[in-house]
Amino acid sequence: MSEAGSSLMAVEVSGIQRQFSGRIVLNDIALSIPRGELFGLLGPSGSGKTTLIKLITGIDRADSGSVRVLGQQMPQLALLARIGYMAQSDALYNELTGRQNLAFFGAMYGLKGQRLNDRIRAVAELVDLEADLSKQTGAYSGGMKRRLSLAISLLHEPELLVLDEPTVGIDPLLRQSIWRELNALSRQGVTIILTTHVMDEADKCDRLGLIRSGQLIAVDTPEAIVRKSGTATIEDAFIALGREGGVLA
Ligand SMILES: Nc1ncnc2c1ncn2[C@@H]1O[C@H](COP(=O)(O)OP(=O)(O)OP(=O)(O)O)[C@@H](O)[C@H]1O
Repeated sequence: MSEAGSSLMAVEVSGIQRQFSGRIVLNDIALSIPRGELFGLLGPSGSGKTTLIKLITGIDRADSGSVRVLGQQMPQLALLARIGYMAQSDALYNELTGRQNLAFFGAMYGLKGQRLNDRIRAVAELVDLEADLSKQTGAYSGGMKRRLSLAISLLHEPELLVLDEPTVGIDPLLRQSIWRELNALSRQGVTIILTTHVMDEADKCDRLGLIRSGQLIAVDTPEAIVRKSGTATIEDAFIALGREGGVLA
C-alpha cells in the first residue's frame, strides 16, 4: 500500500505471529483499522486479545509480520504521545493522590501549566472522579482505579485510543456516560480499539474482530457477523463460532 493510502489507516497489521516459549499465541493476523473507527476485539479468555493490542501499542514486538500505526512502523517511541493506552491491570502509583497520578502522567506526555490543569479537570469530570482527586489512589476501589486509568489514557488527547476491558468494574450509569464519550471521540476522528466481554458493548462498535485461539476468525460489523453466522445476537454468534470452529469469510 502507498504511503498516502496507508495514512488513511490508523492500524495496519499483517502476517503477525507471536509465540511464548514456543507456543503460538497469535497466528497470521491481518487487520486494518481506518482512522476514526470504533473497533472492538472479542474473544474467549486467553485467545490473544491483550497480546494483539500490546503489539499495536508497541509495548510488545511480534516474532514476524508487520505492525504500522498512524502510517509508521511499530514499535516507535515517537508515536507514544499520539496513543492512549489503558491496560487491563492498572498501572497507578498507590502512594500518590488521583490528581498527582494525573499530573505525573500528564507531565510524561509533555502537558504543563494551565493546559495540564484544564486536561486534569476535563478527564476527571468525564470519569466522575473530581471529588476524589485528593485521596490517595491506594484507597480507591477497583472501579475508581479503572476510571482513573481511563482518565490517564485520555489526558493527552491521543489520536489512537487502545482500551483493554475499559468498563470492567464500572457501574452501568457511568458505563453509559463513558460510552457517550467514546462515541463523541470517535465522531471527532479518534480511532478507538477496545477489548470487551460485554456483548451490548460489542454491539456499539463500528466493527468487531473475533479472535479464537490466536486467530482472527471474523472481522465485520456487528450486524454482518450476526447475519453471516445465522444467529439472532452477537452473543449467540460468538458462542456458535467458538463451538463450531467456524470461520466467517
Ligand atoms: N508474557 C507472556 N508469557 C507467556 N505467555 C503469555 C504471555 N502473555 C500472554 N501469554 C499467553 O498468551 C495467551 C493469550 O493471552 P492474552 O492475554 O492475549 O489473552 P486475552 O484474550 O487477552 O485473555 P483475557 O480475556 O483473559 O484477558 C494466553 O494463553 C496467555 O497465557
